[in-house]
Amino acid sequence: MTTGIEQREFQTETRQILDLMIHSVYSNKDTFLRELVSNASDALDKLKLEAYRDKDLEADTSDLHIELDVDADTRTLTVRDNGIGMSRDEVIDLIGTLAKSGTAELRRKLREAKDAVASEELIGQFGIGFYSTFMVADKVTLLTRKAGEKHGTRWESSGDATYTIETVDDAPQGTSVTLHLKPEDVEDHLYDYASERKLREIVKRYSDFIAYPVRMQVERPAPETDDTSAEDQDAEPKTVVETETLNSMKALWARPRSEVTDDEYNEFYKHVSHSWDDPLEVIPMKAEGTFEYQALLFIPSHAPFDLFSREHRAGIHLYVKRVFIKDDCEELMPEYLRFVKGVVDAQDLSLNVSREILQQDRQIRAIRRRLTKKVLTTIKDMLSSEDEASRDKYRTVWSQFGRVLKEGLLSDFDNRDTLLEISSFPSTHSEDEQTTLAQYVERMKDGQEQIYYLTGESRQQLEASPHMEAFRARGLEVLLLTDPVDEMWVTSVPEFDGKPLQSIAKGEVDLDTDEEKKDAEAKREEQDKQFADVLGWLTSTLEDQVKQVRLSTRLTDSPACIVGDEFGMTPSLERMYRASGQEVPHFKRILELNPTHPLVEGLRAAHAERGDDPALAETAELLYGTALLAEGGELEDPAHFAKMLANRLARTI
Ligand SMILES: Nc1ncnc2c1ncn2[C@@H]1O[C@H](COP(=O)(O)OP(=O)(O)OP(=O)(O)O)[C@@H](O)[C@H]1O
Repeated sequence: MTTGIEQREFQTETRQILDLMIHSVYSNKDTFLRELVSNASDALDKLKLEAYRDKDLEADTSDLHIELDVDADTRTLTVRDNGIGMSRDEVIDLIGTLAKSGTAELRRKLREAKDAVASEELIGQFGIGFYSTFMVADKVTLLTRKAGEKHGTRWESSGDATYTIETVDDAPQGTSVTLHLKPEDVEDHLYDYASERKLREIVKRYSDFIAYPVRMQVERPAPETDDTSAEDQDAEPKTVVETETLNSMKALWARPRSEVTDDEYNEFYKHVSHSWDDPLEVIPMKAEGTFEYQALLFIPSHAPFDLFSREHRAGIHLYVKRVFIKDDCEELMPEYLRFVKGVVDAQDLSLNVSREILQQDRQIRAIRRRLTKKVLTTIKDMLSSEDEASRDKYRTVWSQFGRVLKEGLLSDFDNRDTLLEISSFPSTHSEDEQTTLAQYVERMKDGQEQIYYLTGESRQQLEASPHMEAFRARGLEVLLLTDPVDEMWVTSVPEFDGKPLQSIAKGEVDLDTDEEKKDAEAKREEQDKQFADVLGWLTSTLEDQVKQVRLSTRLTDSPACIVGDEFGMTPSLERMYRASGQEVPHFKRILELNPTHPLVEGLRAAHAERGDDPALAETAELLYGTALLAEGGELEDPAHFAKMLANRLARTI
């Protein structure tokens, strides 16, 4: 059966990416073959597993392999596998659509990228897979038949706006991708991909570890025979065609580190992670004893675009005794290490593990614990290294993955101490360099018992906050926590190195030394008496907004600020909960006044003189509103506030 050829359009985003590939920002065009071989290898893994699980599946798995086929006359290169294949719908979904999350983001960044190198880096982070064929081919034909299905699918495109698709009945099981090669152009790094030598070199470089043979028909001089008649001597030297396997097929994780080159690790990383750039760190592991396994983990150099999207998938592939079992194995790595890529090859698991078994298996849990610890100590070693290059690596890890790692402070109690040790935060100590908690503690002033922090939306907003005033005046360092996740973990981590973490926007602040306290106490008592009336009146006037109005010790310049209860929620945490659809009650906070500020002193005097003047209630509201604005908060009724303020200003002119 062959249905008519249907022409379809690529979706806009796919078209733009294709356009990019064709006008090729990426100089290393050889990598198209790595992508095709990698896809073929995945397809063979899938078929092997499927055939093992479904004994009725009609598929021959006796000689799983990948084949490169060159036709020098038509200048085509075909990469063929006898793997799982794709159904017609899968071809449309997987090949006709660039369904990756982050595509729009990638396009935006590409538009902003200043030069080819910057674009190349972006493409490198994103990975384009199948589409990279259009770097070297002006037409690509894909013929595929899914294992167990009768009909195949033929897909073809020249990389412009459209592709064609038809159902065919003579496709062998598996997938073949035929590239109609562009003419060679060495200046543009476009080599002769119909050349046997070139193909052998690329496979060796990028795909040596692939677990299935990558075969190619090669021509060799025929072995000499005795039959050397005069006629034969004038003829062309005889050649024979032989099948050669181009790759060694050695599992990289099973080889000792000393025997593997950096390049081999890098290429393997690109295969398992579908990345185009090199990893930041390679972590080989081997465990013997009760639970035997080998693992090869990688920390990437860049956070993927979809790290915070729901669609982001775990990056660990599970093998059992060299047999591929499953990719994206989330049971092997905690969610906060979802950026780590690699493979785990366990010795004693059943090949037939189901999801339920994986979740409950003692061995999987033990492996996960060991992998987690190993990744964290690797990061810790980078941080504490004497070597500047290693510390730079730590900075990269933290800048790319710090936000995710901090999620672990909430979920991984066992490793919380290590996580706290490897965390860095912006602080008032330096504009450019972040600080670890250990460095903070080392700089703590004599008599300082707590680690001070303030949470909010931006550094600028936090630095301008009135809560900072007394701390700045006394030269006390404050951590400036601006990631949304910071709001969450600070409430569940009580201390570091015996020093409690204390929000400077919560509870009472007592920064005085014993000496200062004596003076302050007397003064304070006096002020409390003086302000008692006005504070009582303000508390009832503003009862809808705050639960108390009191005098402050944390203000030097501003008239007022709003502080939370020791255990209350901050307004931004409240907002975060509401944004995620959760019902949370509104927590009233406390308004603190600076008794030395002229506005506060004036209000006290005015209230003593004419307590029933309605203008005073308006002043109270304005005072509360400005305190809210100063900390970067949102007014409940901005229009009403603006009107009150405008009326006041009008009277001062
Ligand atoms: N030879 C093949 N056999 C079976 N399915 C394939 C084959 N090649 C590609 N596919 C399917 O098409 C999908 C898309 O392939 P593509 O190379 O564009 O992206 P990818 O491999 O998923 O990721 P990346 O772009 O990061 O390499 C694959 O995930 C796979 O499901």
